Parts: sequence; C-alpha cells; structure tokens
Amino acid sequence: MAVYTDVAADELADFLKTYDIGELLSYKGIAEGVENSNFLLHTTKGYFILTLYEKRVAVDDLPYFLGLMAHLAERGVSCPQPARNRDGAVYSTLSGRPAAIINFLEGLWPRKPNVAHCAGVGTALARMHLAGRDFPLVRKNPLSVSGWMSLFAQAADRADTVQAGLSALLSAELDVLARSWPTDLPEGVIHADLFPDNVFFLGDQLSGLIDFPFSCNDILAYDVAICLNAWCFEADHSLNVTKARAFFHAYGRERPLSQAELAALPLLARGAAIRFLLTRLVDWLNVPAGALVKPKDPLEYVRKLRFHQAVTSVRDYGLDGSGATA
Ligand SMILES: Nc1ncnc2c1ncn2[C@@H]1O[C@H](COP(=O)(O)OP(=O)(O)OP(=O)(O)O)[C@@H](O)[C@H]1O
Ligand SMILES: N[C@@H](CCO)C(=O)O
Repeated sequence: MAVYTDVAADELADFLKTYDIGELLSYKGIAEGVENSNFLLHTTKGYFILTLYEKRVAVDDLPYFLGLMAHLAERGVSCPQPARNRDGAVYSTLSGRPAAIINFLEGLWPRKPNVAHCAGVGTALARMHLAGRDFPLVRKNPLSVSGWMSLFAQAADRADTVQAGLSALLSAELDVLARSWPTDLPEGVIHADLFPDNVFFLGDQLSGLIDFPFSCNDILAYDVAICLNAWCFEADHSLNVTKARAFFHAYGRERPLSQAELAALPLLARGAAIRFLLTRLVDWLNVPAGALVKPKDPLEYVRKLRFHQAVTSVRDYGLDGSGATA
C-alpha cells in the first residue's frame, strides 16, 4: 500500500467512535504497496489496518471484495475480516475516500520466495478458487483486454520515454491478445493480484492472503498465470523451473488444470504480464506530487512478456503436456 490521502488524528479518533474496536492509541501510514492509502492502527483493543480506497477502486465494488473475504474465511481460507461499524456497515467515508477497517493478520510476506513458498501459494490459490465457487456476487474484471486498451491509451505517447520501442511492443501485443484471448475456459472468483507482498507466512507455513480489491470473476487459469509471473521468476528475470513445478504441482493437487487450461497458459501469462506492465507504466508516468509511494518497475514485466512470447510449449514451464510436472 501507500499513502495518497492523509488522515488527521482527531478525524480518525472520531471515525473510530463509529466502531467498537477500541480507542485510538496511535497510527501510522504504511509505505508498502502502490494502490490504496493504508494505515496501521493501534487501539485499546489491538491492531487493525485502515484502508482508504483510491483511484482504481469503485465504491460500488466494495461489497464484492469485502463480502468475498468473509465468504472465504467461512470456508477455511485465511484472510482478514472487515470490521462492522455501529450501523452494521463494513465501509463508510473518511477524508473524502471510501474507507474500511480490517483485522491485522500475523505473518510476513516473503521477500525472496523459496520453493516451499511457491508450493504454499499454489495450494492456497486453488483452495481460494474452490471456496469461491458458491460466492453469490459477480464482478467483471475491469482489467482484462478492454481495460488494458484504456491503460495503453493513457501511456502510449510517453511509453518510449521509459524504454525505446515500448509503445510499438505494447501495441502489437495488445493486437495479438485482443484477437486470441480465450473465452471458453473455466471461470470463477479470482484474486487477480496474488503477489508475494499479498501472502503472509509464518516460517514456510502460509498464514493468510490479503489485498482483495482486484478480486473479480474471470478465467481461473489467468489467476494461475498471474502467480506464475509473480512468484516463479528470479531477480535476473529468468524462470525458476523448480519453483514453477512446485507451484503447479501444489495447485493441481487441489484443482487439476484441464488440457485446455494448460494449452492456454503461455497466452494467459502474456496477458498477465501486460496487465501489470501497463498499470506499472501508467503509475510510473503519473506519480502524484507528495504521495508516500515507490512506483514499481514496469520493465520487469517487459522481460516477462518477452519470455512468454518465446514459449513454445508448457514444457518451458517445467510441465509435461498432461499437466504433470515434467
Ligand atoms: N490485514 C493485514 N494485516 C497485516 N498487515 C497488513 C494487512 N493488510 C495490509 N497490511 C500491510 O500493508 C501492506 C500493503 O498492503 P496491500 O498489499 O493490501 O496494499 P496495496 O496498496 O493494495 O498494495 P499492492 O496492490 O501494491 O499490493 C502489506 O504488505 C502489509 O505490510
Ligand atoms: N501487485 C501489483 C501492484 C498492484 O496492482 C504490481 O506488482 O504491479
């Protein structure tokens, strides 16, 4: 997270009086992350996270992902729970932004994910997909192909200031994806942003998933591709096949991938690469003055995109054609 919107202490203390989570002892902005404004609250009843939702979150979508966290927790998926205020609402308004409070989750996100972490996230992702099957709300993914086009339109004329030729690369790739994006793969509730900084571990044991504002209904294997990109590449941007195998194997034990899903993986991974490339690029070109935020590197995802463009079969991900780890 980050801090785009400041909150005054007296305003926050008054806001907390609308909840039954104790009186404010202290609070501080959290610099990590890039999407929303986040604060760690210490009250007489413990620790909580306050989020003020920023530009990419529409207030109408809050019932979806706050409701999803409750739904998943009831089905054994560990994730924070939204606090209800005295009116029973899970969100309201603070400093002119939609705001929610969730409970603090113990654990640390892995700075250098190892093979056990990759297996842990594979299991958790599949369990989340299964637990989401009977979630009654539906939210279309605003950051799928047409959303990518809109992001590109915001960045096209300045993309080459970040890397020569980037605008042409993006334009050509978006053409391919628009023509060939799959429409017949199994869909369901996806997290859509399950990066290492959104998964907490105690040692090698996964303790919980956070950060659901991108969750939506979309292709389940697309969520798998997002995690492949986020977890299984090394700092030098090469794919670690051992990590990929561990991730796929763990996912497949809970929810086996079909032949059609496996065959689509290279394309889905290209889509997953361009989605994060584009949001990072737009953010890189538009850092708000005075915001406490460190924009993420768009070029990391150019390298991942180029890797997937060169993939000829899922063997390149450490899988054999049957979905078994080769
Ligand atoms: N429930 C929670 N319990 C403990 N810490 C939390 C919790 N939620 C968020 N945090 C802390 O805040 C940081 C940022 O949170 P989060 O990833 O949700 O923000 P974001 O702005 O949506 O970021 P991004 O989308 O870039 O990952 C986390 O890395 C963690 O340190
Ligand atoms: N997890 C994203 C940030 C949230 O969209 C990234 O690393 O680009």
